[in-house]
Amino acid sequence: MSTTVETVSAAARTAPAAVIVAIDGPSGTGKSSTSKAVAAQLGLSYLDTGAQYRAITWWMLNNGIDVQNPAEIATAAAKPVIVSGTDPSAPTITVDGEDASGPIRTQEVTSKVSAVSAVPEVRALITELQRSIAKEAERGIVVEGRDIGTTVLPDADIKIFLTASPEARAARRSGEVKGSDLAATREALIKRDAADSGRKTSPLAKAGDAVEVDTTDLTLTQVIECVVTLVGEKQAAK
Ligand SMILES: Nc1ncnc2c1ncn2[C@@H]1O[C@H](COP(=O)(O)OP(=O)(O)OP(=O)(O)O)[C@@H](O)[C@H]1O
Ligand SMILES: Nc1ccn([C@H]2C[C@H](O)[C@@H](COP(=O)(O)O)O2)c(=O)n1
Repeated sequence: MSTTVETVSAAARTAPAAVIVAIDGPSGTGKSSTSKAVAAQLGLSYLDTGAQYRAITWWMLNNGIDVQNPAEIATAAAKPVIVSGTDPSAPTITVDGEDASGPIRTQEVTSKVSAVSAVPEVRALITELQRSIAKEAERGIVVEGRDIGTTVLPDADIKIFLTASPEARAARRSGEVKGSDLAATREALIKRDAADSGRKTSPLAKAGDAVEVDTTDLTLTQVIECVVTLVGEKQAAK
């Protein structure tokens, strides 16, 4: 009995304390790429909250819900079962047991997700889901989105707000799709940011205690190193 207690106490002394990292910012600033890499390097879980809002949007579109009608969206919001896998090397998302990782990235979902995610009933349900996932992450978690530092996890150990110029973000996004129109991509990003920043319920915003990192002239490797260093400093101080 005493051996077990001593072993547990020793493990508690040597294991780093669980750390909660919130990474927010507009579209294309590098949140997903950075969060996944930071989580993998530090042995933490990873949650892409944008994927959850995309998943519920995809379900609404598949189930004949008028996504311009907030009341219809609110009534249906609790119906889909969304499950997120939090391994940073292989994140997953399912809706009612079906793999949704591909379909949630279509242009149709991208153009409708801001309207669906602005509905307060949707945000309440998804926020609750996000908090429960973060609570279950034994070693800690990197959670990325738009309102993580302000609303979902206001007590996160460290909050990062990534930014980049619209030109840099559009160039990054265009680089992913062969033959895409840079100007149209830039306009679409700006439009989505405006909708996400302008909604009433937990808009895209920098938390007062977040560290802002402008990634315009940084490589992805430099951004990852910067965030790993910031998290390491917090862990050491815990
Ligand atoms: N610092 C950087 N320099 C160059 N390219 C980058 C940088 N950061 C990310 N990228 C690239 O930009 C693209 C968008 O990055 P990512 O998906 O991580 O952004 P995001 O902020 O999560 O966007 P969204 O909110 O739209 O999902 C990816 O192709 C990624 O490889
Ligand atoms: N915490 C979050 C995360 C995402 N959203 C909404 C707004 C975004 O335009 C959309 C898709 O996110 P992405 O996959 O581009 O990161 O989801 C939000 O409202 N709150």
